[in-house]
Amino acid sequence: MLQFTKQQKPAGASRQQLGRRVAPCRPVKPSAPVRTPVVRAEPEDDQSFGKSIDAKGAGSSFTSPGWLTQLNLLWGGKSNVPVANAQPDDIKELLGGALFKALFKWMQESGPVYLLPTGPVSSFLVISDPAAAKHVLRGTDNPTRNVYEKGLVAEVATFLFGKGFAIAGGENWRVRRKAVGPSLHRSYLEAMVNRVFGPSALFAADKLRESARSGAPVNMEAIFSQLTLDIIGKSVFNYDFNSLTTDSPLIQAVYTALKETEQRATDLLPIWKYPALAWFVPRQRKAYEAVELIRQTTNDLIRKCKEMVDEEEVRAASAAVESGQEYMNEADPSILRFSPPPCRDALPCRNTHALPLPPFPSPPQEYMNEADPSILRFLIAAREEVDSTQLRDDLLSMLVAGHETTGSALTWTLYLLVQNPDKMAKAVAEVDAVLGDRLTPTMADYGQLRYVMRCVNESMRLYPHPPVLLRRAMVEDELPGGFKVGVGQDVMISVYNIHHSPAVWEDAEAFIPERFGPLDGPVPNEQNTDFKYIPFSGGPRKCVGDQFALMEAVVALTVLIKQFDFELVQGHKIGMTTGATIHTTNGLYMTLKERKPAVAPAALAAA
Ligand code: HEM
Repeated sequence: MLQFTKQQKPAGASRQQLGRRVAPCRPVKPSAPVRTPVVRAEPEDDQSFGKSIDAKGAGSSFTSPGWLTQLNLLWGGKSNVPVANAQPDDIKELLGGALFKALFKWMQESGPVYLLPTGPVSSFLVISDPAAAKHVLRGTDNPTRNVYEKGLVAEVATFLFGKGFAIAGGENWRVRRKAVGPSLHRSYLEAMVNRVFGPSALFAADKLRESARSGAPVNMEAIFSQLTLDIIGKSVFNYDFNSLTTDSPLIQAVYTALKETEQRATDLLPIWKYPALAWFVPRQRKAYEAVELIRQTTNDLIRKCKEMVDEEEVRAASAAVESGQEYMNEADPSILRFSPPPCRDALPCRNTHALPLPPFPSPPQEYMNEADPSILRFLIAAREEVDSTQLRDDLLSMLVAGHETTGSALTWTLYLLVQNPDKMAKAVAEVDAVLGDRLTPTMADYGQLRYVMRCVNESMRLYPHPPVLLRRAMVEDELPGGFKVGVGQDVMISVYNIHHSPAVWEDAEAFIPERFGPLDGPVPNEQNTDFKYIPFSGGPRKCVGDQFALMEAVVALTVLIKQFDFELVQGHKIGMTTGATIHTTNGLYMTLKERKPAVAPAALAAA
């Protein structure tokens, strides 16, 4: 049986209520500012988006400021940054719903850089401008200009990430990022495409076939969340959550911990800051227990993997020493040149080394194990000087950072494609042309699936995950445009605003995969768009798994649209809410039909 989340089942209403059709494609002219947003591909209408940016810009709409704004204005009189006109209703929206919608409204009223009051003397500096975003992102953990740190995001996520490099800063982050980054090398990604992304997506398709045949609606958001959990589990730990077919306390623990991280970011009463008190709050206790279970499981996986690597190395070293072959050099087979391997703790050393050993020489691929290409196996084989807690927290960082993000990217890409049948038809035509009667792409096919890639790129423009990036100023700074930033100032880069700003993108609200230029051109990123497109952030703290995520999303989408036609359930209101990613509020319910003629029976049987 497929797993459904406890979200609301679709209700009966007309198809039109689900979302409006988008405007036809037009080539992008990023330099030409367009003041008024055009038709949006939104799951629900929202009147607040209809406003155009106030021509007078910052500070012109203070006719009835809320009390927080009043106090901030008094206190912040010396700041040259405009203060957003935050009304109590807006704050309610911030806490309960889609934070980025309110941030967009204030951008329209106050301009691309404004202060959002969060308390009598506290505020977020909200940035919706590519140049200012570039300045801040490049000024984080940059050895030559180190101005910003992760701030609030590190505070709310420490209970889960611990010392993990996703939230660490300074030297700790630098050392661990350098150690973990190489694990995502090209051979690893290729192994993932063939062994994990493709087969896992095929498995999901197999499950979906039951629903396609019965005609039962499927919550595709839940399916994508389960699929991406299974994929990241195998890729990071070689651990099969099997969440597409089973439910387990561990899977529940992962979801509980993620939810808690999201809730902490918007808690009015941050009881979690006081662990002694937090223990008496059921939600907090549940979260701690969940984290405990995740950590125990990860520790067990690390221990087992270490034992296996040690055993293999001992076996390999003994065999090599016995044969004497391994260390002979082809060009110079002399005894002088004969170079035994370095002694390491795990190896029973039968050689006496009079000379200092050469540095550990291998390029990253060398640590990849054919049988277990996971990141865990790679890091253990690389024998980095790292304690088990650090290794555990780094791996959990990868698991958490790589799960919901990719699941949400897939959810909204499918939603947008179904809303835009002409784009879906183009994507399906490409998939059929590239795959023929095969059901899953190879690495070579991946390079050919350029329109599918553009659909994923464009979906991540309209629905970036996370929609905001948080930073805190460690020293005084000045943004491009002359805005002053005080020490300790919390900064929120609204990726959503930059991606939706009519001053940055033409037809900003429309889903136009073609906007990024010719299909044989480069995949858009922060560099080639000058920080107008930053779904993976930018600067030193840019996502380490961007290539992994794009491959995973393209492969999964390809496998699914090769086999099924999707249709939104009539009248089902999807809704949007903010967490670490943009979620639906009610699930993405769709009905599926098998695309039988396009799939050769032999290929199906082989799969
Ligand atoms: C569509 C999928 C993904 C999106 C949209 C995404 C987005 C991001 C963003 C925006 C950041 C930077 C946050 C900041 O600047 O504060 C980030 C960091 C990170 N991501 Fe991803 N990510 C995705 C998938 C993945 C995957 C699959 C992995 C692991 C395999 C991963 C691992 C990480 C890690 C470890 C960091 C922290 C890097 C550091 O601080 O040095 N992400 N991600």
